[in-house]
Amino acid sequence: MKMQGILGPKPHFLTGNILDMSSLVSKTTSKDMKTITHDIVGRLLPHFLQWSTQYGKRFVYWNGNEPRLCLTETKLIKEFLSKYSTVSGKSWQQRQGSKNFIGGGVLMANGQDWYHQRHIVAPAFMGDRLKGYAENMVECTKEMLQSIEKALECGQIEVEIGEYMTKVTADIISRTVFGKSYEKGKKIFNLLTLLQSHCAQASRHLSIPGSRFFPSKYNKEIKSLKLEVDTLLMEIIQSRKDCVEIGRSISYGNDLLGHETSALLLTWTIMLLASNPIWQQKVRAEVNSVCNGGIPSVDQLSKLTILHMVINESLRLYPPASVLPRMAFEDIMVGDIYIPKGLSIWIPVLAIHHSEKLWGKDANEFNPERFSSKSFIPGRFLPFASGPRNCVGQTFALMEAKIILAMFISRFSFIISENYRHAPVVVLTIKPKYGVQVCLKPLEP
Ligand code: HEM
Repeated sequence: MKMQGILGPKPHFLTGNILDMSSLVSKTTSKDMKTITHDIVGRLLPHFLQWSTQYGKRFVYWNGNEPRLCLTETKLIKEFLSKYSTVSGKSWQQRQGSKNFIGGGVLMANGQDWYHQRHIVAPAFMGDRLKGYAENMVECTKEMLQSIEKALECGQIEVEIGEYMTKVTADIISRTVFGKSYEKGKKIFNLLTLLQSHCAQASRHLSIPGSRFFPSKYNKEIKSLKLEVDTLLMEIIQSRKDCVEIGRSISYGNDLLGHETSALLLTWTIMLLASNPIWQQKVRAEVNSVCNGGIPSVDQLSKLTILHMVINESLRLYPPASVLPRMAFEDIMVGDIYIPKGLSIWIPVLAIHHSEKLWGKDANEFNPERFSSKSFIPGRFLPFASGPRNCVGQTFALMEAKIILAMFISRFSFIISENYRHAPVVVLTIKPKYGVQVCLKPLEP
């Protein structure tokens, strides 16, 4: 890489640049942000800012013993993601760090195994099968709205909306995937959420060879939680033999991450609308005019264009997946860069979404209007990645977000609470550290 003029920070023995990154991130995230500003790259990816200033738009750093090339050029990103989906994929470190709660499903598979699984999973997210999920989405949203109404009737005026969004998206995915075994599905999600936080703690030491075999507190708890999840899953699979193949491929972990990213999209969007009353009103007016009574039919969803613009702007400012790492398994050429086998490409989605060069001077502001024009620069908007290995649940997630937000906004008006502390953090995905507190007022039906 040096011979190609690509430099980077000096790595340390075994840990590479991990300690530099974690000390920078713990400094920038130690305090809340003073106001609700969306200028969050310096907070969440301070190492990116420091190294790109020092070494330029292309640089190499070491994530433990894994070298990673940071790529921000949209043309090269597009080329890499569209051309090399079968000769690049998830590295050993990524697979190891998430295997306990993601399993060996399509999200972490590579090569032919990925190709095979993707073809099994994809039809579940297409055409009539996809449309068929709308009913579940509406039913689960109704229940969620009722439980908020109950809380308000009991005198509460403020709720932490993230909790409700996490629950409704878990309910939807449990009903969609597990059907009649939905209660067991919900139990699985609760266990997986616990597993995820344990794995995040344990994977901090992954760069140290052999660490996964230490009989640490986390490793022991991970083992017993995993056993519990596997037992529940086997019970469901046994009772639905026809789903064995799909069950194996989708793998429980993909659904967990899918529901978490969906919940975050909804939570951040409500935070943005709660602090931008004009856009909240615009969306409400659109929902009222398109869907009588506030429950959208599948055919009406494509007419909710203002809502779609708001969702896109939320995904741009707070993309749940803040970075995309992919390892090259063969020597490849991306544009003018020779990428040797074993090098990972690291795409800092968050930084690309906030780049003034790509989005203009108001890149850090909430302005859904920018999505009104269809002229898109490929590679600059990547909330669902792109190319053959993009998010297979994208249409599902957008349909779900539109249904939930349309029903929510026509039932309540809301403002951000004084108790909300703006403190985005990255724990695998971009989360509000203390949740999002909003004050709600029921609207006349
Ligand atoms: C707003 C919600 C969502 C966002 C922002 C999102 C984002 C992403 C991103 C960025 C990737 C690529 C990850 C990578 O390659 O490193 C991905 C992959 C994937 N997503 Fe989503 N996702 C969302 C919802 C969902 C849902 C609801 C499901 C399923 C129910 C889902 C299932 C998957 C699967 C299976 C993959 C792996 C695809 C493959 O490797 O071929 N996602 N998602």
